[in-house]
Amino acid sequence: MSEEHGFSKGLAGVVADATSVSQVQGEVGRLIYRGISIEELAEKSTYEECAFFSLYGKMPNQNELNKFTTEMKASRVLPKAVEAVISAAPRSAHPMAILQAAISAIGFEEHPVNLKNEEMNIHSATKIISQLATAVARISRERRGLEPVAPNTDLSHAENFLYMLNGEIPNKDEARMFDVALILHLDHDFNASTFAARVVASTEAKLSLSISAAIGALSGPLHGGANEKVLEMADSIGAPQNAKAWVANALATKAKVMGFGHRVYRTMDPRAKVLRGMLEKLVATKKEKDTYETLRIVHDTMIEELSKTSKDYIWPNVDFWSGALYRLMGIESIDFTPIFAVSRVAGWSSHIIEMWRDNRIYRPAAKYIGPADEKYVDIKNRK
Ligand SMILES: CC(=O)SCCNC(=O)CCNC(=O)[C@H](O)C(C)(C)COP(=O)(O)OP(=O)(O)OC[C@H]1O[C@@H](n2cnc3c(N)ncnc32)[C@H](O)[C@@H]1OP(=O)(O)O
Ligand SMILES: O=C([O-])CC(=O)C(=O)O
Repeated sequence: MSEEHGFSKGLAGVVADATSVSQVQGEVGRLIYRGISIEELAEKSTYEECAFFSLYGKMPNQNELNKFTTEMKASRVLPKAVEAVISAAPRSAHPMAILQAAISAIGFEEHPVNLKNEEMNIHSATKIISQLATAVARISRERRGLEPVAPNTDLSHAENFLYMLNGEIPNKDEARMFDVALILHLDHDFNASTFAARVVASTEAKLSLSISAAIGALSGPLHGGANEKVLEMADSIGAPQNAKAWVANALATKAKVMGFGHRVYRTMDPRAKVLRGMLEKLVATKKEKDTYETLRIVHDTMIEELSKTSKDYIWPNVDFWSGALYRLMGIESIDFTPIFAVSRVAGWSSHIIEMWRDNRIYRPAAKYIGPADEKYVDIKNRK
């Protein structure tokens, strides 16, 4: 259909704009944020430093980082209207739906967009990055029938998020792993949620409303929602000894295996490697090993079986291991995709700010394939 009509379904391979925020090198399995590999950032950096780097386009010096961190900390408390939106949501609602509403509610008081005032837009973004984490923790606690935990300004972004989620100051090792997971999810060039954010922001809509659109896009199981689905899959497999047969059946019935496949990567997603490394370290310290073992067998069997077919380009993506890591930190699977948003909000914001320097509304063309000259038939004469 798409080839015959001369367009690219799903915009595959279409270059929609230029960016210097990040680059996905799909053939070699490499991801860079403004030129630096994610492996190096995961080893040496922090989420706050990467968020600054992404927003401002330069690595902060110590003074700049202190200022940015102070601003993030000072912004953590949610506006009352956002708290009210969260509290009004039914407990049965998916947290991504609540989060989308909550971030839209930040727009109640957000100043109108001024494309020329980049400094002001970066401050708005910093506030949203900070508040989105508070919103995710609060949504989770309200769902679990727990009192919200007020932010703690002695803690880093990652530590404070885990503290607001669990009500306990996290241990240093787990907090660092979580910080690295946030770094790894921060940006990924023109993925679907970033593209959604860009489309909305290209109309000069407010930052909060553009980010709200991105949250909607991220929620889907083909995108960020896959991390929750991977754990559903592991749970439905039941035990490691069932995993091999489960994969054989999935491949035979052409079922989609969540956490596998990617539009751009033609080899292992580099983030999956780093996440797996951290997960293995954490598993070694825990009694519960079944989820990891089940996923390990799914992973190895998929790669082995696909390598014998023409679909040898299907590899694990970032969503394959992240949930197993979060589960071992005591986090419920329904909160995994909101946690993806806790990180990616810095990428969404950076793309919008970069795009606004030279904005043009996104408005692609459509290939019309309907009839050209139909006549209106009165309702009583219709079959
Ligand atoms: C953060 C992220 O968004 S990472 C991606 C998270 N999403 C997932 O893990 C969900 C599972 N994966 C998928 O659905 C897809 O691989 C996507 C959405 C990520 C990419 O989609 P596309 O680039 O459109 O790939 P497309 O769907 O064309 O796949 C090509 C072929 O590989 C198959 N394929 C792709 N992914 C998988 C998978 N996970 N399991 C089994 N087969 C797969 C497709 O069925 C298709 O086969 P066909 O040619 O016989 O129809
Ligand atoms: O790039 C994509 O299509 C999806 C992805 O991995 C991401 O957004 O992190």
